[in-house]
Amino acid sequence: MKDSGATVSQLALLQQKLHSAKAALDEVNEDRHAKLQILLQFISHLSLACKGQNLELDNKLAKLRHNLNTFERVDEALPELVDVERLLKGQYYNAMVQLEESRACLTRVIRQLQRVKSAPEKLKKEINYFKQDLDKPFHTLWEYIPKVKQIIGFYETILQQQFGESEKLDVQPKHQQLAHELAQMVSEIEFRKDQREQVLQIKEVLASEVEIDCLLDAYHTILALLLDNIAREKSASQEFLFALNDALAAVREVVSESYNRNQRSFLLKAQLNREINTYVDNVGEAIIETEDIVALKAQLTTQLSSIRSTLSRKEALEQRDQALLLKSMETMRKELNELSYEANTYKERLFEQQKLNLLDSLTQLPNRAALEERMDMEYRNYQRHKTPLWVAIADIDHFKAINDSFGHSTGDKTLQVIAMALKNSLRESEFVARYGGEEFVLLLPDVAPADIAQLLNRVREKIKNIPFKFKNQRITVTVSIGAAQVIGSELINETFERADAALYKAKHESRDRVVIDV
Ligand SMILES: Nc1nc2c(ncn2[C@@H]2O[C@H](COP(=O)(O)OP(=O)(O)OP(=O)(O)O)[C@@H](O)[C@H]2O)c(=O)[nH]1
Repeated sequence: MKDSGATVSQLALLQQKLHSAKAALDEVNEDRHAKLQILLQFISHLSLACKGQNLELDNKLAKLRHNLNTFERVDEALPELVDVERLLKGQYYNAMVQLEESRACLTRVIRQLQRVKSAPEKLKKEINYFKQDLDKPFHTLWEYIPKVKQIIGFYETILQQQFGESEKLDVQPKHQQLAHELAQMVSEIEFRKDQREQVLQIKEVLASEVEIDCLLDAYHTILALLLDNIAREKSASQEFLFALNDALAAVREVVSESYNRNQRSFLLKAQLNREINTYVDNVGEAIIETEDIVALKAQLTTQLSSIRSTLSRKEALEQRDQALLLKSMETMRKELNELSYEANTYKERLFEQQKLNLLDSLTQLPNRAALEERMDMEYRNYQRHKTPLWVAIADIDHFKAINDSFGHSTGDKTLQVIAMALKNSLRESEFVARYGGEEFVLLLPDVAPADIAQLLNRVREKIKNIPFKFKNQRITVTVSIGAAQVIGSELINETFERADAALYKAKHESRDRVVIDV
């Protein structure tokens, strides 16, 4: 009984010990788990921090993270941790080498920046300080990044300064002047119908405050259009030359064929002539030698029949020659007709082109080149007959205001209407050209000095009375006119200058008037 009581109490003690041991084991397990979790978290953060720097290190850390969940004890991870440590050490070494290289690179960049002479003085000083700072090595990436930011800042300041300067270039008057000259040139060139819309748009652009880019674009487009026209002209000339060449080759072939045939025919005819002569000789001999009249008759009949047959062969040959000659002539005539047609078309094209070259494309009035030709002609007439000759210059008043208020294309239409009115107010023998912009030149022969003012005032009034309506607004457009007569032996250019001075006077005497230089 006593034994069984002791056994029971021993069992209870053992149970208690077992219980304590189990509790201790649980505690150890928990501790292991907690440590593994801490290690796992540390590895995860390390992975994030090192991500992308070294592929081997990235893979190792990912594998370690995965394995840590399966390890019983932290020590099991030790070999892998040693591996990671080795890679980390290598990585640190690499990072230091890279940082040193980057520092050398920044030093090169800063030397370049020091060479920018236009940089502001304050910036130059900052760059010098920065360079001195760069002499000390970097220990971490965090020292390097702010330096890069600072260099970008220097670049930004320099770029902004240079950009500002280039913007100033856009508004320089010389570019505005170039735009104006280009617009003037474009007005004097004849473009094809399908190009005119594009040219009009370019003129609109050039008339406004043009920027360098737009100006360059305009030059580029105009050049491209001109080159296209030249290429077309060239290919038209080439086509004509090819046609000419083909026709000449055909004619040459016909001529040489005909020559060869002629040679052969000449030899054949000589042969036939020789035959005929032999027959005639035979007849002669027979007459002398043959006494018997019957035999003579028979011989003569034979010889005459031979002569007849040879003559008819000769006639056939001549007929064939004639037919072939006619055929050759016909072929040549056709070729020459075609050639003459081609030449006429080409001539017409050239003539049209020449005519176009003398016409102002906007107003369809003669242009400056045509004016010069006509001035020469009228001046020669003046020198020969000493009849009066006037030069008048008409300039639209405040035309810029029309462009500015209603747009360039309204300005263009106004120019067209006024050009037409000027043309219609002159006689057949008189001449008007668009001199450029809003200026027109009139050449008036055979007008007596007493009549000139009345004539020009009639023209001025006619333009003033044109009922212009822009944007529903009635607008009166006026012109000022200056005129001068060619006197004595002065050159017509001198007369032109006097007319121009008179126009200047008209403009200064409140415009809408005619001033005659006397
Ligand atoms: N629409 C259009 N405008 C043109 C053309 N050629 C020149 N111009 C413009 O004509 C205007 C001429 O201006 P200004 O020389 O100042 O003369 P204005 O405004 O007529 O003034 P005054 O002659 O002094 O009365 C400029 O604005 C030119 O751009 C053209 O072909 N079409």
